[in-house]
Amino acid sequence: MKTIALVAHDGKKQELLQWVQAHADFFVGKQLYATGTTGALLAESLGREVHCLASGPLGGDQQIGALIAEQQVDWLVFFWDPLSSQPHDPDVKALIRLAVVWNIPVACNRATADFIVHSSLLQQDYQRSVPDFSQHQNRFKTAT
Ligand SMILES: O=C(CO)COP(=O)(O)O
Repeated sequence: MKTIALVAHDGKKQELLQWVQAHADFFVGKQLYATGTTGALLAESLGREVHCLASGPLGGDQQIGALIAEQQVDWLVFFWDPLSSQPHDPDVKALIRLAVVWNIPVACNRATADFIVHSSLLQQDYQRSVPDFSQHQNRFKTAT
């Protein structure tokens, strides 16, 4: 889980910023992509580089979708707002669709995002505790 795309609608931006702050350690060493306004807020809040694409209504969701299709994104965190309509709703739907097509984890709320962070940390601990974990993985891949 090295490259993460983060997106939030206006009504969810504060929630995303708080969530990212709460997990700031997890994001160390990760490459972050975001739609324009979300990315600018994240960069300021975290004090680190975030690859900012266009703002969502101007094509940012589609740019992130393209990165997913190019297999450049490991995880999409998309706090979309279920209580307000978006002028670019087809783009929003297309982004979520591509994340499903390419089978990457998608977190649309804080509970799911927390769950994925914890799962990822547990996996890292497990990999560290089993020295030849990568050999096990390779054996598993060969067998399936
Ligand atoms: O609209 C968005 C996602 O659909 C988010 O775009 P911004 O991050 O530019 O506000």
